[in-house]
Amino acid sequence: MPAITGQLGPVLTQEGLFCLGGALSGISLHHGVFIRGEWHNQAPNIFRAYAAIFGCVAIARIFYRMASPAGRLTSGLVLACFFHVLAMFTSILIYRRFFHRLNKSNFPGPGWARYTKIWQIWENRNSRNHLYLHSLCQKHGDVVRTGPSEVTVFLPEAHEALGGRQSECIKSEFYDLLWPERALFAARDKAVHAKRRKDWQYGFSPGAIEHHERKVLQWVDELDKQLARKAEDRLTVNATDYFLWFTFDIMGTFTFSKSFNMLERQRWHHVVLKTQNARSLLGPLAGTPWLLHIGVNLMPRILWVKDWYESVEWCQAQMLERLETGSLPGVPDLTSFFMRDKNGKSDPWLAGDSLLAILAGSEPTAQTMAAIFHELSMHPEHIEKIRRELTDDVCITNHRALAALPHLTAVIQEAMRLHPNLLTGGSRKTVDKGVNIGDYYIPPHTTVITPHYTIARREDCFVEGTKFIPERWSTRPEMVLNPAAHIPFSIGQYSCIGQQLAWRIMRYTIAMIVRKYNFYLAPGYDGSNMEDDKVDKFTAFPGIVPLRFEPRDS
Ligand code: HEM
Repeated sequence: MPAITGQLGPVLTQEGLFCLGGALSGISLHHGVFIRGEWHNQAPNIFRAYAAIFGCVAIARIFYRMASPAGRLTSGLVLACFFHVLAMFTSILIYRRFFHRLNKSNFPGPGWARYTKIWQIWENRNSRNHLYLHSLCQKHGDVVRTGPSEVTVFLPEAHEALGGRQSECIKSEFYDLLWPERALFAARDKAVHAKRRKDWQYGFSPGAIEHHERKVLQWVDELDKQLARKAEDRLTVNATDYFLWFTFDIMGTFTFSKSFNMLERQRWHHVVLKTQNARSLLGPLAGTPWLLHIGVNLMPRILWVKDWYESVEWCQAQMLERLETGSLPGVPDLTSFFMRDKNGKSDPWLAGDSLLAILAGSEPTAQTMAAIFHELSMHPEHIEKIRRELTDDVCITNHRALAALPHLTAVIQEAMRLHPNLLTGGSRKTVDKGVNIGDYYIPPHTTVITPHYTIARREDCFVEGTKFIPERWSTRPEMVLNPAAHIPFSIGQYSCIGQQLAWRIMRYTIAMIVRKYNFYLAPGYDGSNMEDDKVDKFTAFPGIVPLRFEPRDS
């Protein structure tokens, strides 16, 4: 290529111009565009645009001969592309190394964390983010920098500072995972969330809960019937799966009056299996929402992403069917509460929210019950203690009566503390002001992770914090040094809307089983699977809890 003459003399050849142009455009794009605001939702489009431009340049480079003007232009463009990417990434790395707003805070952490979160995908390849973050706490202390714009805070004060009613923090980018689909849980704008939450409140009013409760009790009866069969045949029950079947059956009826009937059929419903498979991406990719969006958008019909789309489509189809047929008279479901005051108009939130109700209602409840029965089978003295409370005059279908039993409540509380449903999930983001957590100041626009798994086990919050001691919630309150470290249903505006329903489901189920059955760990198991095989896919997925049941009157 000819050299450019003039002031810069022969230094700047045409190739040099292409390199310079590419590099300058890369640096400008970083400083002028990408550094401002959030880009994770646009990541698939950005990826597509780059792929299209680079693809065209590469193809042109193959087709045009080097000697022709078009050949010279395309080889110049190849250089420009190369230097564009190189300069942009160099600019990002330099900015993050020397100028990022979080650098001043000097939070300790793994060396790579200030540059990228991509390496954490490798650390989380087996979906054990809770253990990885726990090890970072042990190594670096209570506040750890875990990403270029992310800190992980292991202090109990973080819950109130980030999620309390006074907090201005919003949900982090992760919650855009359903975008552009709408759902209560995914509403990051506080005003939009508050408005939608009002629609949900109808479905969780005391009157509505009584309707739902009748359905729950029918399913508790079905569970009893199936356990009796298993007991008769001396078969082992994996409580982890069994409670998932049970709670999904309840939530199908609860949401759109259609059960999955897994308990009755004694097998997985294909859609429920898909919802479980679809969560596989969340283990390694929950911390990199932009990559999650690229994966979900660019591979919609592959592997787990396909499962995700199919479960969303199935939910939409059920919802349409439900809207055509209506719910049974006198037995309102959640959809009928959503459709109140809508005068037959369609509701753009309905499909996302129905999937949310089914997943948010079933998985955490099932996972908590698996944890409870795991702990009871490891500590049978607590089964006896609950039994002593469940005297003959206690009606096990009366929630008020069950709520008055202190040890039953304490067992549930303690199981939720040791086995929180959100192990590391529930991240929030600071807004323009930043936030103070204890003695630490977290700068504006920082994602903050608060791992419940580690916080709820802190020895300065709970005496013998790693042990299952339900009495700390009843007769030995001195063993709870800081109750703020235990928020199983989260707090504030985004807290669990279904917690009253969850308490009822758990109390009825435990009371029925403890009164009617003896149960113990199946032969050959030592109870270690539940914790050892637990994975963190935004919510906890415990390992198996293999139990044998025997009717107590036999
Ligand atoms: C033991 C059982 C349960 C536990 C431990 C639990 C825990 C939680 C937690 C920690 C959150 C906050 C999530 C976040 O900040 O990202 C949450 C939200 C939510 N839960 Fe539950 N949950 C349980 C049962 C239920 C049930 C039975 C329902 C009924 C449908 C339900 C519906 C929801 C919904 C809709 C949200 C989103 C609320 C919002 O964004 O405003 N949960 N749950």
